[in-house]
Amino acid sequence: MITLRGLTKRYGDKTAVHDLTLDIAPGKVTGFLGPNGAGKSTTMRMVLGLDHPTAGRALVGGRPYADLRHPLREVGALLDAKAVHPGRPARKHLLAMARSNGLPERRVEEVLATVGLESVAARRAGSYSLGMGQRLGIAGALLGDPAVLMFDEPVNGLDPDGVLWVRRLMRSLAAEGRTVFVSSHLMSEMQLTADRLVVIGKGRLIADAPVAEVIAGSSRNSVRVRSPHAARLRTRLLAEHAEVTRIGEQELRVTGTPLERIGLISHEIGVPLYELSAQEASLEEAYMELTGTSVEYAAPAPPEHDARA
Ligand SMILES: Nc1ncnc2c1ncn2[C@@H]1O[C@H](COP(=O)(O)OP(=O)(O)OP(=O)(O)O)[C@@H](O)[C@H]1O
Repeated sequence: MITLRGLTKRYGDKTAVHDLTLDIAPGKVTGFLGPNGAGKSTTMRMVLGLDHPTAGRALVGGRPYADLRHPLREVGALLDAKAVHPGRPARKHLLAMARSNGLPERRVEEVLATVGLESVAARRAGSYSLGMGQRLGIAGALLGDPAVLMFDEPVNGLDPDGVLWVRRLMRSLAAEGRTVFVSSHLMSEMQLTADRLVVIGKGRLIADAPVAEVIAGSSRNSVRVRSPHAARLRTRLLAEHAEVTRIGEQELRVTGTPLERIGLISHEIGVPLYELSAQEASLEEAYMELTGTSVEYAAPAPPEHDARA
């Protein structure tokens, strides 16, 4: 369990994290989302005792990081995969970590096997590809077999195989009852990996809910209706205060009225249906709506025309 209570971090007059209060529960993958500069890394750094809160507390298993007797056995983290000495072989890097934290050396071989780096463990970390570096960082996080794991952008730069591997690993760590807290900008990936989402913007909490609830809250959820008498149905739905967009001769997109109600109405007025289907918003759409006003570094919209045309 990670517990944040009134967690606040200010740098001069810049508030990076503002009054965050939430629990990140065990047995789940909790996705941590927010635009660039929202305060995700700062929050994770405070949980790990790398930054001191200006106010409030961040606790791991009920205690501040500084009070943990064997920190690596309680919380493992991948914050920056490049934070490994490039001249040092991966196995030696992990052995040094194990020794300095009083962990048995056999753990090194175990985590190398978990992340699939056994055959290249004698190579210098500096010769590793981006994906191998991420795997090494994850191995370090797993070394102490901790109940709490935090990963900052673990799939950054990974190929599809690597992304799938990270997804499966996160899911299995949560299934073992661990707390898995993971930040990412890849919404489609978070939709597949996370059970719950914490969304922040400009340091403030925007949402803390199950993934399905975040998506259900999107105004982009709609119903697609196809009918040979779409115009008649549209008139009736408008009278019911539904929002109706005509997509084509026979197709409507309806928001604000449940699918079941649309089915009953079309039955009442004798309009046959070819299709009546719920169109669920993607997490990306729900996220864009949630964070629309919290984007700190917004670029102007690109021109409509394709410059290559
Ligand atoms: N050491 C620091 N000194 C001053 N400002 C800082 C420092 N660290 C972070 N900030 C500021 O705090 C804010 C939050 O930064 P943070 O890196 O936590 O955001 P983030 O959500 O992790 O962003 P990204 O998605 O780009 O990694 C940013 O505006 C950043 O410029």
